[in-house]
Amino acid sequence: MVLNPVISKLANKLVVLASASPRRQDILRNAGLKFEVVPSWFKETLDKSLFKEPHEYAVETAKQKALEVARRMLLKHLKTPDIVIGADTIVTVDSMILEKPVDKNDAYRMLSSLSGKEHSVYTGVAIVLCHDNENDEVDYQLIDFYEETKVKFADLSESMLWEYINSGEPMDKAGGYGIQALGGMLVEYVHGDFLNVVGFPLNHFCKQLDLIYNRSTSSLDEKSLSVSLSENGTESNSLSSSAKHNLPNSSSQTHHNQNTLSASPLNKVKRTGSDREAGGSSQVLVNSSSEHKATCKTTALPQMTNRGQLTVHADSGPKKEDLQRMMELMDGFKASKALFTASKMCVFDLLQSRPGLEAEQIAQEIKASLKGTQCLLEACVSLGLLRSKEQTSHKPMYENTDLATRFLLSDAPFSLHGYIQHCNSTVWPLFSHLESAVQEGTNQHDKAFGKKSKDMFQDTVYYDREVKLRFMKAMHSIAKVTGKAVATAFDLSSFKTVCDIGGCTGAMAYEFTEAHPGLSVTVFDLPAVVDMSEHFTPQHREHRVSFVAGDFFKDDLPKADLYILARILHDWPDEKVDILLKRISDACRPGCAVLIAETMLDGLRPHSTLQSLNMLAQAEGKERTQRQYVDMMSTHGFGDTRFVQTGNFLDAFISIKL
Ligand SMILES: C[S@@+](CC[C@H](N)C(=O)[O-])C[C@H]1O[C@@H](n2cnc3c(N)ncnc32)[C@H](O)[C@@H]1O
Repeated sequence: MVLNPVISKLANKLVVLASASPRRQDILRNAGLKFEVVPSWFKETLDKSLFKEPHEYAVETAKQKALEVARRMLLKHLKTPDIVIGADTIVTVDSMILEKPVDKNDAYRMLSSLSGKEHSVYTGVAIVLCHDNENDEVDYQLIDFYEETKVKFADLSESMLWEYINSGEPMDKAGGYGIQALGGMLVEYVHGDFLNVVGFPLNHFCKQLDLIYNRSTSSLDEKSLSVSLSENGTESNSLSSSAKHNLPNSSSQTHHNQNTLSASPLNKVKRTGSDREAGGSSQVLVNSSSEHKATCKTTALPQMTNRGQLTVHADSGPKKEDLQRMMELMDGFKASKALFTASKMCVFDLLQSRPGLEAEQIAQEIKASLKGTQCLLEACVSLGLLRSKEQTSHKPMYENTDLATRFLLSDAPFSLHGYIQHCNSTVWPLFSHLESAVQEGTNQHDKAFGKKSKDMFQDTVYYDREVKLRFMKAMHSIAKVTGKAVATAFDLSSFKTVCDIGGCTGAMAYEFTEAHPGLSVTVFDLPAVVDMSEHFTPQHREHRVSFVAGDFFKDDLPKADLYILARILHDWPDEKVDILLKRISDACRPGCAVLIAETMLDGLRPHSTLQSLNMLAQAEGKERTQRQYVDMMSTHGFGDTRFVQTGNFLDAFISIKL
């Protein structure tokens, strides 16, 4: 392994670090590397859900950063760097990717999720090598890799967490800590490259340089394609190869795994002279190699041109992953409806009591056609809800998968059956009028059910006993699945009495009393709901939950130290939220608290954004961001806010009356 000799090979080259991180700069400077810093303008907003593994996200971000700088230097500065280095560090814990915290509450959320646990730190690195060739073209080659280090945090007390957050150190660091400074005190052990946690895996980087400069036998592949960027930023392609790329905006097709660097085809970038910002056009020549396609990993990413126009990869045709993603999106509603239908027809309950039935027997039991039942069963198999086993008769027999057993049986402890029935009977008809909901900005009860609704609960949901019970079962099932995570998100030992405002069946309240033996909870809900609450009382379980009937916009609220608002505020527009929060604030002494459980819009996760559309079509409200909740609470005299992303459907947020 050669270290300095590799770095010294770069002595006379223009090396560019596409990162503003002072820690990365220090690491590379300490290794003797001379480089220019050109921070990337690439916005770190790739959709994380498109990546199977977290390190793929870090690598793709690193690539995009390095390519953006390489492209900008060529086009704007007419300068060809020899090497551009991009890097991106992320922290992952419990399948969540943590980047830099946006504020103190976000830092709290991150650090508390790391407390007492082992997490992984990944740094993705991209190296863009540029070469001028004899034809006044720029060839480039892209190598990327990642390094993983495992870090374990000690158990962190609240006071330690806040002291660290208030030091200001977490704010510009992935995962909200800096291991090289105060954050080092939080760490119990590190397995792997320490510098990787700081922000740059120097050892792995040097190994890659060694492979590039001391062992590579790269040669140019002569097949090429020109893609020209015209003045208005659109592209025209003149094909001379079997593959196309929209360079310089595209990411490379070449991907080298951690320890392999095979001979690389060099991509060619040709400038035709004038700077495109000055009104000229730039021409890009790219080539591709089937050899490298075998090891490449590409990700479906829309690219922005310098002029902000969206372009697509101009390659040999649509990418498989892109098409698959589009298909998934277009088929999403069919999958939902297949699930709703099988659930409504009690297929999962039937197969739980009689596993191994054939389609004919199932059709008989659910009183359906054989053809229709076969299609539905096959769809459920493909969606991972059922398993089919071939028999010698060639007639498959069916049984539930674990997923179905856990969530789809009507009597499973975490059954989502109630919520699925509500989606099928209420949300589905409302969503079929989504276009009107978007145009009008209002709920669609009138169009879907012929009922005008200002107050979704009193005007529509509770007008009919069957609809009411279905709604309550839906709320009950979600509260049971999410309740424990919300109940245990914060230390509630200083509270004794709790009021769960709009607490419906009491499902959330039971989770709170179970998790906190010192708490008793009063559920406050409309009389129509409280009347039916005994249907949901847990059997054989001691609990400290009582019910009070009333209207939270009009009647006195029960006295309590802590008020829970679980999925309440998202039902209402800002004016009504304001009225409710004022009433709660009036009922609170200093030191009392409000705990909000909602899915927050931050990070634009599909579940949250789609839930916001749901609130549009169904109610008067919407989902909101953490910041919006903080502002609302502070208007009503609450502060010292803490936030926890539970990783479950609901995020939790607690604010203290000052
Ligand atoms: C979306 S549900 C949430 C239920 C529960 N908090 C949970 O997380 O499962 C809204 C609840 O607010 C109740 N609610 C709506 N308007 C109300 C009012 N004016 N006064 C009291 N409760 C109300 C509904 O009856 C319903 O139980």
